Amino acid sequence: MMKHMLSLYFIMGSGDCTRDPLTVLDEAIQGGITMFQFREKGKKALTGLEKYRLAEKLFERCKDHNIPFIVNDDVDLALALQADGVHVGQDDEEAARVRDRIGDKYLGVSVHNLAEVRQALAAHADYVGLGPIFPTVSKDDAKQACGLAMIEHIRTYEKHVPLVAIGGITEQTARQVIEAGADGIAVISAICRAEHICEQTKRLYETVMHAKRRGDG
Ligand SMILES: Cc1ncc(COP(=O)(O)OP(=O)(O)O)c(N)n1
Ligand SMILES: Cc1ncsc1CCOP(=O)(O)O
Ligand SMILES: [Mg+2]
Repeated sequence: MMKHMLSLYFIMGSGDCTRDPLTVLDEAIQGGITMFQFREKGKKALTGLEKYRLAEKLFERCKDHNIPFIVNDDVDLALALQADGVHVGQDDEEAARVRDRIGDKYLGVSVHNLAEVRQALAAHADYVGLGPIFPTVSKDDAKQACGLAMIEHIRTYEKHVPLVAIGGITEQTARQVIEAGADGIAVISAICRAEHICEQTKRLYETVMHAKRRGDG
């Protein structure tokens, strides 16, 4: 179940969009995203009530289409909305504490190496987000790209952990990412910066699903 939900994980906040975020999400949903993360970050990021109101509207859209709605960083917002889950990184609220606060909601944790994967599992994370795999234009404070080899390395030692790869992933690289051992791809710019969001999302979905089917055989 979780491994399917991670297949095409769309991450977005108002700062990533050149059009209305609700329209962007609608088109991405029509294209076939399997999970959504609300990530409101950056210089012009909405705060307070404005952030809450946008999250609420995006969440409604996700609910209408059975797409899990995950909140980035902001555990209070996730609890206030009764969102489906929270994603935290190594510099955010500690994963074990977040797990205590959110009960059985989904918990995603960012990781960069095998040791962090094991820590995340010890904190009862439902999945890990590994990256950046490639250089990214969407995160100012991103660490150095770890490459496909890090996916293979982690998969060698942790065969079952639900793992989504993130960072600079495109239609051209999605297949390699799945072949290296990821259960899915998490993307911002590959969808937000596409000229035709629905069509681009469909292509990403087909690429990922095709690669996953080949791996199952
Ligand atoms: C699925 C997924 N993986 C990794 C991240 C990055 O989280 P983090 O390192 O906390 O950085 P910010 O996104 O908070 O800037 C993510 N958000 N989602
Ligand atoms: C949030 C995040 N964490 C690691 S890379 C990244 C940004 C991913 O965006 P893009 O898909 O545009 O590279
Ligand atoms: Mg974070």
